[in-house]
Amino acid sequence: MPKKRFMVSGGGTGGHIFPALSIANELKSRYPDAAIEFVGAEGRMEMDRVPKEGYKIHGLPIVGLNRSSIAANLKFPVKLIRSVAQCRKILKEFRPDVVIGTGGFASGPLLYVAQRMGIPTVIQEQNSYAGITNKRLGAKAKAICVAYEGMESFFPKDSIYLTGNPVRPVIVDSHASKADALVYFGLNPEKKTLLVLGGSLGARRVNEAVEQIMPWAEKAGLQILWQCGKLYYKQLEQRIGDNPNVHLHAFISKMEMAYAAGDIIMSRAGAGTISELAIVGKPTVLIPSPNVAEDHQTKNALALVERKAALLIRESEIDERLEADLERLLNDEPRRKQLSENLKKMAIPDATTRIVDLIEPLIG
Ligand SMILES: CC(=O)N[C@H]1[C@@H](OP(=O)(O)OP(=O)(O)OC[C@H]2O[C@@H](n3ccc(=O)[nH]c3=O)[C@H](O)[C@@H]2O)O[C@H](CO)[C@@H](O)[C@@H]1O
Repeated sequence: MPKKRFMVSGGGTGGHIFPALSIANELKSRYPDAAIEFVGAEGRMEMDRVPKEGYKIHGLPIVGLNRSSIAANLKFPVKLIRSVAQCRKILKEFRPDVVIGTGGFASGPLLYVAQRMGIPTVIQEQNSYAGITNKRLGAKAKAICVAYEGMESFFPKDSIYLTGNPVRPVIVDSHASKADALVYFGLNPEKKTLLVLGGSLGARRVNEAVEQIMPWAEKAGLQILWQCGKLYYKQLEQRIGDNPNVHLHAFISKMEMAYAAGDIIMSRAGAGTISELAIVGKPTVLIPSPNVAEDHQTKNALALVERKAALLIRESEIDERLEADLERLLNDEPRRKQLSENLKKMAIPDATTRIVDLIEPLIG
């Protein structure tokens, strides 16, 4: 039998890279001799993360459109044309059976060219609101794997499959105990832990909010395990100094440990993080980023709030509400329990399997 060949593209941020890697790993476990290659955007996170997982990645010169500066977009058409030409060459040489896109700059040109060459494509849309690129590509995709209901407004109804977002097996099958996790991060077992997640790149406004509530947290007996993002780490480390109540990290590699350590979680509302939070099922306060396309993080968060599965604080409400809401949650065990139970009901632990089940019939 000829070797199966898959091309995967997803990048820019962890939210697109981790699902792409989960799908690739599941394909690899079903077809151990399959050839799997990635396509990413030069200079972005995937160019580093994907080879670390053992996969070859091709880098395209593609960039995102800059929403705030028209001048910054002058080179965009040239980069797009060059990326499209490069994709044509890569696809002709690699001849994949299926091309899978999980979003990010590079997956647009790759899936566009694949569709024009008649190669079956599969889209995995993580968010409850689809971006413009996926919407366009959706018309010709063989399957669109989504994590939220009501996606018919973006994609042809017959191609949509509710699969959930892939979550890494280390998180789905985590056996990390709280005691081990506290030791791992050097946390105090006498205190409760507030886990702060700023998304794969960190979030400035969330970091400012944490600085604001630090004195309150200490008084309330709450220590802070804080993932602040690579960009903000150095500055925050200097400002915070030696504070035993605060444990600052640029990026946490062992997220299963972080989830096991937290009693309450305060987080951005990226779709991948939300899918993981549902599996973990801890009381959560979401602070969505208002700076993402079509405000999709707020929409992701609202899907949880409607099911009483998480609390939502908008950035504009941080000053007036954050401390009070956390205090109330900390002192209200039944509420924490109710949030956890409702959140767990939203978990889809076998999302990756469901997605690869849809890819299989398209091979060959
Ligand atoms: C600013 C931005 O554009 N955010 C988008 C990005 O979010 P972002 O890249 O933050 O992605 P998600 O929240 O979806 O997922 C983050 C992933 O990174 C992992 N992680 C995070 C921090 C860390 O220290 N260690 C770690 O491993 C998490 O476990 C998770 O698997 O993609 C998401 C999925 O399309 C979107 O919903 C977000 O709106």
